Amino acid sequence: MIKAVYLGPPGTYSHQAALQQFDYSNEVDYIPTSSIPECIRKLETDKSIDYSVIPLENSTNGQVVFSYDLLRDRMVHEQDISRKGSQVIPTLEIVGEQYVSIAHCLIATGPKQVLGNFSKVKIYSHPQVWGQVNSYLQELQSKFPGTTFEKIDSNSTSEAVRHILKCERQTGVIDVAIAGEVAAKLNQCSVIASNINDVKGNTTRFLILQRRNNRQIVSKSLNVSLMTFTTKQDDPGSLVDVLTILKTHGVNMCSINSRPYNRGKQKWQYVFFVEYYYQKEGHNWDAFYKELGDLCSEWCLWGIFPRNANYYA
Ligand SMILES: O=C(O)C(=O)C[C@]1(C(=O)O)C=C[C@@H](O)C=C1
Repeated sequence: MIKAVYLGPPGTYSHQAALQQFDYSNEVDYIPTSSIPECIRKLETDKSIDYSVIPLENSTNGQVVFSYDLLRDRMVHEQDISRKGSQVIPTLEIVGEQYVSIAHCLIATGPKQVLGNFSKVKIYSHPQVWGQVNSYLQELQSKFPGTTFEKIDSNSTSEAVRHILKCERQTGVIDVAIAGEVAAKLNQCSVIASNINDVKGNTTRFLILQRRNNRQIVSKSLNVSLMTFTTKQDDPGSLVDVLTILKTHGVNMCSINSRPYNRGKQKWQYVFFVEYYYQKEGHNWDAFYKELGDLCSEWCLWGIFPRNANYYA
């Protein structure tokens, strides 16, 4: 049976992404883990695991930095990793992407409550959620000025729901969670308000990883490739030079991000994350990678995977 790890417990958006990836198949063992780093660590160390599903970015509040930094760390901080010249060859590779609609709910344990009846509302959720419900939380505060609202981080949205079930009742205090409707239903909790995200159509993009097996099948349709690299920082125009290689080879970039890293004494160094469209035919990919490799201090190819049709939804 195929085994896929995701950020649990059941009912998270990551769970939904895993179900979508495998068409809700019963032939897949969906294994919850307690954190995003744990999703990667399990895939790296437990050979019985086939896939890992991690969130990468949200259409409202951008990068899921935990995930970006896990990829970054594997490129710049891993000692025991294969290398070919300036190319770092990671042990994992990306084989797919999924898009999940995010419709957050405010969830409580008992029957529906009026929050203004409490002096304190403790709200639990995954840290990525706060930036997606900012206006809603501000509205709550203006509606109930006598109530203090406290945001508390949980490992995941569904974990937040489980947590409020365990909280001891305190007079004047209510514990609530922000998560999807599925998490509320699975834990038999009540939904105080639904679809509370600031932007309707809020979507999170997930990546599917496996251990690198060098047997990747590249489909003839539109694929995406993710590359990470560091530039020779003291050379003016070094980033432009790398990006120019994409232009001269007619390769279309579809995203660019950066994350800071510190190695040795030098601060203010960055790893760049660039995604571009990859079509097998019509490009001299060997020349492309050679020219890139010559310009980067270090670079890393994370895989080539089919563009999911929901990207356009
Ligand atoms: O906590 C969850 O439900 C997750 O799957 C994690 C996660 C994230 O890290 O972005 C996924 C989607 C939402 O944007 C909020 C949280």
